[in-house]
Amino acid sequence: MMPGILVFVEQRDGKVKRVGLEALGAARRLIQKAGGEVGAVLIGDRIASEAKGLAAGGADKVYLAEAPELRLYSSEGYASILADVAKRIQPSLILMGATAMGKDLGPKLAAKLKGPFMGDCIGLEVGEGGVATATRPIYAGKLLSKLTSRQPTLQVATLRPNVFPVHPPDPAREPVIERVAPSVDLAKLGDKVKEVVATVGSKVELTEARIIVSGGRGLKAPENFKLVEELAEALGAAVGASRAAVDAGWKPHAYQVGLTGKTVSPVLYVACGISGAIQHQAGMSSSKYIVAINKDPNAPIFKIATYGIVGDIFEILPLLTEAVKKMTAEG
Ligand SMILES: Cc1cc2nc3c(=O)[nH]c(=O)nc-3n(C[C@H](O)[C@H](O)[C@H](O)COP(=O)(O)OP(=O)(O)OC[C@H]3O[C@@H](n4cnc5c(N)ncnc54)[C@H](O)[C@@H]3O)c2cc1C
Repeated sequence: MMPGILVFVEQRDGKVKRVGLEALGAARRLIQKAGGEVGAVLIGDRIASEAKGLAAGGADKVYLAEAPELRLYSSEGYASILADVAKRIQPSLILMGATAMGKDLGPKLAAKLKGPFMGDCIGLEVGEGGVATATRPIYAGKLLSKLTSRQPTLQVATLRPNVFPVHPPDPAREPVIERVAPSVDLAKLGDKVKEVVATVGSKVELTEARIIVSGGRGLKAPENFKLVEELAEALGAAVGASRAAVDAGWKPHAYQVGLTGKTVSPVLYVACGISGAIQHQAGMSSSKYIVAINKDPNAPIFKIATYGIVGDIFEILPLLTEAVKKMTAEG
């Protein structure tokens, strides 16, 4: 049976990203209506060992493209491999994470396949005949739009990280692997990432982080960001910043969350000394749980916070960090 849904599973340094497993989870749920199988496409170098995890995570079949030239991203190389597989098996849907790579690859793949494109989805349904309807935030997150595609095949959608649940892993499932050879000459790729340079000191990529601790002007001085960083370290979180903190030169722009920064959707967002201006909210209001620490009880951030702490960050952050460290040590 041909796959009904194809998932591009992104890897970095040979390890599959969680967002790929989330896309597989979404595919498993949708396949009941779309019909057929879930196929996963894995592209990189020496990554075959990851195929088992994809089977456990919901893939019926893994299409594996391995070559040293594919270790790092090339939009031409990756899009042509995906397009070759998709043209052959004609899936209803092609899913991938709305990561930096997915945001580049998704539209290029849709253009190659002449299929509809739905970007940054936070909801996805398949209707009669396989036509997909996506829910997407628009106007800087102020509105949710519903977009229904016009054709039931080769629909390409990118899924916002941390929104779709992963499929409960089934380690007993064995992967069915088909090796695919790129039809393009890998020695002559038109574009290729040469090196991935970490610009943000945090160990976790901001846009995909499940927990983010962000600091704002309330921190008063750049050296006080260490209070935010210590809590982030204890929680295994990424560090973010408001524009006021970035404009003050306390953190580089890569840390900025908001309208003119990054859009994030973690499970937990901790806002420390951030007022919650509408432009900041535009980048983080879709977080599942928001904890705000602010000494002003009327700060707008409390209107969207799940839990609010009215108090001084200089007192509360060290206490929180200690409490988290203690809980972690106690298991
Ligand atoms: C076109 C445009 C685009 C923008 N894009 C963005 C964007 O992408 N991201 C963004 O963040 N902003 C953006 N802004 C700016 C935005 O409007 C706000 O100015 C900014 O978010 C404020 O940052 P802040 O909350 O850190 O600072 P402030 O608004 O100054 O808030 C600081 C907060 O810290 C609290 N505080 C102070 N001391 C303490 C303490 N000891 N303990 C606890 N709390 C304390 C205060 O009560 C206050 O609420 C944009 C603005 C415009 C016009």
